[in-house]
Amino acid sequence: MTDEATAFVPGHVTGFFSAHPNDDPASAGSRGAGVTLTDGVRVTVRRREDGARRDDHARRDDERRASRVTLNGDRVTVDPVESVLAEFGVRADRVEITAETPLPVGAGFGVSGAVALGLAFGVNDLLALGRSENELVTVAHRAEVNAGTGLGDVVAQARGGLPIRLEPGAPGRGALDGVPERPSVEYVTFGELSTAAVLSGDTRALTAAGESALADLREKPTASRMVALSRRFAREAGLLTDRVEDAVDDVRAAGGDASMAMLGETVFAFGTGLSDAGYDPSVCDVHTAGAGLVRED
Ligand SMILES: Nc1ncnc2c1ncn2[C@@H]1O[C@H](COP(=O)(O)OP(=O)(O)O)[C@@H](O)[C@H]1O
Ligand SMILES: CC(C)(COP(=O)(O)O)[C@@H](O)C(=O)O
Repeated sequence: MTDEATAFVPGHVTGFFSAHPNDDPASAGSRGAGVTLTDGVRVTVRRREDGARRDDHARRDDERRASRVTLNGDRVTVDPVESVLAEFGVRADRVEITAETPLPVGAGFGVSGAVALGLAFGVNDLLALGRSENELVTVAHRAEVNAGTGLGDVVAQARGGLPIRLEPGAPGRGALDGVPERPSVEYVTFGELSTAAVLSGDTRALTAAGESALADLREKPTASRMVALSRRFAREAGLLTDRVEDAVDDVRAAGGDASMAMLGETVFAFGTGLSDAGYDPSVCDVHTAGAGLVRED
């Protein structure tokens, strides 16, 4: 048995979406479209042999159960982590979870979904749990939905490419398609937006705008149309902030197109849209494959 396992999960920017709550978190989710990125999250899971010994010292319960997650070296709480571990029956103090990413957190890149999915792959490998990929994706999806941190990121990150979420939910319930293109991607982040706050509010206008964008994308599933429909969605859903709107206008004035990452104060463009408009964006590619284990040679 190995002592650690590492998985890579691509970042996922949602361009537009509709929210589909359900009492069963495996059936809850979103429809919509987005972009998976070669910028993603590398999640390493290690055994913590001191977990059992800490029991003997009668540590306080909350301290004993707390899972250790570090994100780029900082100790953090990532909401779905506890429930991923609980679904596998793994005591939180038995593993140490290390996540590394160039992506900003809370800015619409699906970092919480990535940590949940990378953790599921990592724990399954480390502890030889024998689950299938669909089962791992389902565990991470349920955890993300229950935490309120996302609806469609996990299934999109498991697929890769430019995912179109046709039906909401985990594998076997949801349905995915994709835009068969591979543009380069630029993005600029101005700040965070709380996914949980938006999802727990009135999502009716947002969902109507998302359904209409999806119908239009299905008629002509191209990357440029996805960006244009995302831009229309952001405006109709009332989610554009001033800074995002200004940057999108700048990109359009320079002859390109861009839209807002859901849900963050982030602008994304295909090709060189943001740099042509004078911004200094992060640059990456579409990640053509889905999440998976990383072999350490
Ligand atoms: N500095 C931070 N800012 C925002 N969220 C953070 C931070 N550190 C850890 N987190 C956790 O990361 C997750 C971010 O999830 P979410 O808001 O869905 O954003 P993202 O778009 O990155 O998925 C939450 O579970 C939150 O608890
Ligand atoms: C847009 C969102 C609901 C949240 O995305 P994030 O803020 O990146 O967690 C996503 O999960 C989706 O269903 O499309």
